Amino acid sequence: MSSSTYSSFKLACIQLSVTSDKNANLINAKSKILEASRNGAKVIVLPECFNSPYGTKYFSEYAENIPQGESVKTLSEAAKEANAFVVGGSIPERDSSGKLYNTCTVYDTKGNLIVKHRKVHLFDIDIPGIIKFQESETLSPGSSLTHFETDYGKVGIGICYDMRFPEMAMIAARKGCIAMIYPGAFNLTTGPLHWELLQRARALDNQFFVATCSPARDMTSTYHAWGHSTVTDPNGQIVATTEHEEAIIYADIVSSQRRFDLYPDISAHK
Ligand SMILES: NC(=O)CCC(=O)C(=O)O
Repeated sequence: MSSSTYSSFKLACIQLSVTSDKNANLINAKSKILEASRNGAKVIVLPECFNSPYGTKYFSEYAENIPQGESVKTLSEAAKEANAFVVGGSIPERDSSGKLYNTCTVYDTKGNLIVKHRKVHLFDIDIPGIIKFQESETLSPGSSLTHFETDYGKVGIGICYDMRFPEMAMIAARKGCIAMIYPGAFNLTTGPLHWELLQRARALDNQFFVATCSPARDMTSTYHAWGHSTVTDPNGQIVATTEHEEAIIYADIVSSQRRFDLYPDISAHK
């Protein structure tokens, strides 16, 4: 098989109900991963902040060391049992110096943690009287871009607000990624405005698939997630989506025919 001809596979995005009970979130995440796998999914995605409510006051309490924490243990077991790649949404991570990050961990089909992505662009918004949220109050930004190999092709990772910055997706495409996956939690203000538009733009710009995976909406929590987890194809068309309740969406991902092995640096050509 050449590096440009990957087979197709089924991707699942789990729009998980996230509660303030971390253990319950982990049990629910594992059970939904196994359900998605029984339905044929080979790459399974969880939402941003799947083990904790999304809010700056929660990050420190729910934060874990990676790879020692219980969330990594659960996701590793789930990936192995499901025999699927798992893109573990994100969790609050605490590093050895005490800094906090919003971090996505990714597992192969044997349950090995193969890569982690720390959210690069922190979400700070202040629309007086409507929404104020400052990730940078408690989190530090990541400083690298993340891509990982699957049996079906290379995939890029960003987290939520990262989707607003087209360079990340463009670099992933130039590196030969067949898809960009964004665990994310937009809200009731920016969700209707930009959630779908951004992912369709990233997909169309780069002629690859884009998948977004949100937590389900909980109107009793302090942050109201938009939901609408979605998969968009390289033509910018939505191939799977949902409303805001807990759900699993599925899409068949087919690799593009572009030959990045033959034109690695187009800008160098006169
Ligand atoms: N969790 C996030 O990064 C939210 C980003 C968001 O809502 C936006 O409008 O951007």
